[in-house]
Amino acid sequence: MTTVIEARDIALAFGETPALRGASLSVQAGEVLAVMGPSGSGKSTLLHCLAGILVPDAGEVLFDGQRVDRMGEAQRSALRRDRFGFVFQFGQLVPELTAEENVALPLLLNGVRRGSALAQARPWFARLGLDGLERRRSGELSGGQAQRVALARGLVARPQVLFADEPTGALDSLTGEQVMELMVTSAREQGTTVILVTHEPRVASYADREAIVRDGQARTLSAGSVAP
Ligand SMILES: Nc1ncnc2c1ncn2[C@@H]1O[C@H](COP(=O)(O)OP(=O)(O)OP(=O)(O)O)[C@@H](O)[C@H]1O
Repeated sequence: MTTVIEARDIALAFGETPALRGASLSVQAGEVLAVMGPSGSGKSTLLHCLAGILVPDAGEVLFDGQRVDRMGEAQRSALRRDRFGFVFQFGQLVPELTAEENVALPLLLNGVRRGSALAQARPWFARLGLDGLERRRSGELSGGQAQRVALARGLVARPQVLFADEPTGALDSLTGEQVMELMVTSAREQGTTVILVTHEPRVASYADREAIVRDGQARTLSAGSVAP
C-alpha cells in the first residue's frame, strides 16, 4: 500500500482554542477513509490541514512525500486545484452558473477549453442520475440533486484525493445514502482516494477504514466496515 497523504503530530490553535493537539493520520492511495468523532473534536480542522487549506502551527503534512506545511499559499493553492477535489455539506455551487458549468469549473480553472470542459462534464449527469438537469441553476435543483452536481464537480478533474466534509449532512437519510454510494463507487472507479468527515455511522460504513478524532488527536481503527 502507498501512503498518499499523511499528518504527523500536527497541532493547530485558533487563538486560545486548541483544535488539534498532536494529530497523526496516514491515508493510503485509493482508500476511502471516514473521519469521525464528537462535535468540536477537530475533524474539519484536520481535513483542512491535510488539504493544504490551513497550515498547522507544528508537525508535518505530507502529500506524495512533499511537505505541504512548508509550501507557500500559491503552491498550496495550485496543489488544491490540480490534485484535490472537494465536496462540502452545502454543495456550494456557483448560483450564476448552470449545473454543467459548475461541474466543468475545476477543468476551466485548470485551463481546459470551455468546449472540452463541458464535454467532460456531461457524462457525469447520466452517471449520477442527473440527466436533463444540465442547464439548471442551483436554485432550480433539489438538495440531493445539487449535492450530486457538487460531487461531479469534485471528481471531474480525476483528483488524487477527494476531501468531503459532511457531504450528506444536509440531506435526508435515503438521499444521503444515494450520494454516498455514488461518491464511493465513482471514486473507486477512477482510483481517487476519499477522506470523508461525517457524524453518521451509516455514512462511515461506506468507508474502508475509520479514523476517530477526539480532543484534537486522531486514531485509526482497523478495516472491517467495508461498504455494503
Ligand atoms: N475558524 C475558527 N476560529 C476559531 N475557532 C475555531 C475555528 N474553526 C474551528 N474552531 C474551533 O476549533 C475546534 C475544532 O473545530 P472543528 O471544526 O475542527 O471540529 P469538528 O470536529 O469538525 O466539529 P463539528 O463536528 O461540530 O463540525 C472547536 O473548538 C472549534 O470551536
